[in-house]
Amino acid sequence: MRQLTTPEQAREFVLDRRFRGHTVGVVPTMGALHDGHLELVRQAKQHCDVSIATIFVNPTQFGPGEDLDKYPRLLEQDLSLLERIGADAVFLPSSESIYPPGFSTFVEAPDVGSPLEGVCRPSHFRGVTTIVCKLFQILPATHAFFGRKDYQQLKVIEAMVRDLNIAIEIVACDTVREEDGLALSSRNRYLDSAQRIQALALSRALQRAQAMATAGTRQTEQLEQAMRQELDGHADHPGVDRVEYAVVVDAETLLPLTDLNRPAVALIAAFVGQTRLIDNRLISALI
Ligand SMILES: Nc1ncnc2c1ncn2[C@@H]1O[C@H](COP(=O)(O)OP(=O)(O)OP(=O)(O)O)[C@@H](O)[C@H]1O
Ligand SMILES: CC(C)(CO)[C@@H](O)C(=O)[O-]
Ligand code: BAL
Repeated sequence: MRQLTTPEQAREFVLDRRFRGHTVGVVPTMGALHDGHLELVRQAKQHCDVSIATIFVNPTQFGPGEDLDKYPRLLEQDLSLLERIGADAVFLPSSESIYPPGFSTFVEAPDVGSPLEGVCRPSHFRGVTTIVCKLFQILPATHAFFGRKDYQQLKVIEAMVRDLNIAIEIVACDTVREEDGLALSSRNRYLDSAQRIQALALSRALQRAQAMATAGTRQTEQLEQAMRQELDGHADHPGVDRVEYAVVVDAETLLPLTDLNRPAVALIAAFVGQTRLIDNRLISALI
């Protein structure tokens, strides 16, 4: 596996493969890799001739007081996982090469980034669109792979690519979960064993919303109430410590929806202790 450290090296690696007519799939990550990330690499290998993962803990997407400093950094372990799975290359830029002195150009996030995460983490998506746009310039790949686990981020990136005519195909990959339903996330490492049990309230709440929709409930308010109950916990299942949002919204715009008369998605952000977790599920209604 090639280790690419400078933007120039990385660009040359991709352009060389593109000139030879190869398709190139890029998988942007912040490292601390788990099976969710590895599934994206597997998909990249399946769809494309060449696969490249990127590992960069992007400072511009963290707000003041967030976990930038304590975000897990596990480079040796990440490299051996990528090697084992057969990634062709990994891009490991330094912060200075991405944001050199004098850097001042940012990509504003599209409208779909305004609600939900946009309210809770006001500068987050501007940091994400900026780094992802830069990665797409540095690595002019044919395809890029993103997880539905970060559903709003996926919609933000799809809109950016559309709005800015970026010539790359975005491939969305399903959320990989533990057997008990917990969505894999690098931040799960922060949870102790009691918190790990509390964290199950998120996937339970999403399942309950889907079960109600399957049974015929169409009012999103009722689904949201049920998700809140599940997140608050009950006798046999502890809840989370604080809910930031638990909503059922339009699956494309992420704007409020009163009735399940359009494709919908249930999205949750909640704290377990100091750890902020997100999860979501597309909701299919009875026709
Ligand atoms: N469980 C998962 N299943 C599928 N894709 C995932 C999963 N978790 C993360 N991803 C995807 O991996 C890519 C990199 O995400 P990131 O490095 O932020 O991982 P993360 O586990 O979501 O970390 P965090 O704890 O910061 O949310 C994103 O496209 C994200 O959607
Ligand atoms: C897309 C991304 C790698 C940009 O830093 C990050 O937001 C993530 O890991 O989802
Ligand atoms: N998965 C999105 C990265 C972040 O929370 O900053």
